[in-house]
Amino acid sequence: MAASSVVSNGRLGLPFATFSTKAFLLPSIKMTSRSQLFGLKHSIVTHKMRRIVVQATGDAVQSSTITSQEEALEWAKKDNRRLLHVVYRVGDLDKTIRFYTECLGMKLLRKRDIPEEKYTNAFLGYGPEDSNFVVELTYNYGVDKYDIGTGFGHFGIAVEDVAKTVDLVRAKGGKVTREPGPVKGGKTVIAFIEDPDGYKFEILQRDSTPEPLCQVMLRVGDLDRSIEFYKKAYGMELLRTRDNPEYKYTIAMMGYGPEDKSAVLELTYNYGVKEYEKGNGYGQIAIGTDDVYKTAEVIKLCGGKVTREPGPLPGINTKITSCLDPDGWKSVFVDNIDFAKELE
Ligand SMILES: C[C@@H](O)C(=O)SC[C@H](NC(=O)CC[C@H](N)C(=O)O)C(=O)NCC(=O)O
Repeated sequence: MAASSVVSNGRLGLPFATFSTKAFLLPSIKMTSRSQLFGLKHSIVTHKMRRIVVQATGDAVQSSTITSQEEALEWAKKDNRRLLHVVYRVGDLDKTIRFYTECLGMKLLRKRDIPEEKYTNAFLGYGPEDSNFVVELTYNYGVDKYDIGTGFGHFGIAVEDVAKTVDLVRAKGGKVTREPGPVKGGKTVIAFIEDPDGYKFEILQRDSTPEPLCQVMLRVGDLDRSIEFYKKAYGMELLRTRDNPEYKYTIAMMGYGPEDKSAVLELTYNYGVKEYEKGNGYGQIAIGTDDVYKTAEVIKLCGGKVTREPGPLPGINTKITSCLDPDGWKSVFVDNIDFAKELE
């Protein structure tokens, strides 16, 4: 964590406190949930201690004041967060859609073409986007190949019968890179397959689950550092860790809910490996939040790098903020209400 940082009030663009990690001079946060305030036509300005931030979003108004790092971190934990989608680039959208629907049983949920920016998105998953984690494929006009790098691991798909899924993948001409069987050093039956661009999918045998698209595995160079970051900056829970000394790696499952009901981030540390190539295929995960401005403040407080200051996206007005984790993996936080409007 940086020895000192400037916390900005986001929208107003003014620094409101400079602090060191030991002594905080921040005013107290009074959070008023968006749902409580949604619909109000006037700004509510409640003078609380030294600082007030008013964030007006459409007809919603939010008032908050920050006092301490502890309170900011507490807020991140209480915020309404969920993994919304994972974004990556593919070279042939139709081919990938066919593969995911025919071999993996996903549904095509929606497609949007943005000709001005020369790309098309397709959203696929196992249930509606308002409640399920989904994939967002990006096809950039004319680009048919991407470098997947060495840092991206795989996406996890939970199925009741791994062998059956693998047979189907094979029958449809898909690539099976690891035959079904217990994971090395464990009991769970897994297999690995590759999609048309070479993105790996781990097929995991599990009982029926509401969230079959269940993991995004990324390799990291310092597991403790990543766990701290995802807990504090992103408000995730450390669900479990598993060390596998025989195969020289440790994994940490992190997320916003239990693994059998919600998608998680699987962080993998390979003993002694500090850095990986990121390539240009994998993009980011998107996480829902009730307040992108507050989210960006907390990330900065935790030493995270905000690469896009919070605010509405030109054209669609959805408020987002982007940031990088300590290994440089990108995430985008998306305003929950704006996201729901996008789906209407
Ligand atoms: C069930 C769940 O815990 C797993 O499937 S872990 C899968 C396992 N992961 C790794 O080996 C990670 C370290 C590896 N060096 C990497 O960077 O990917 C795995 O892939 N096992 C392979 C197998 O054949 O069992």
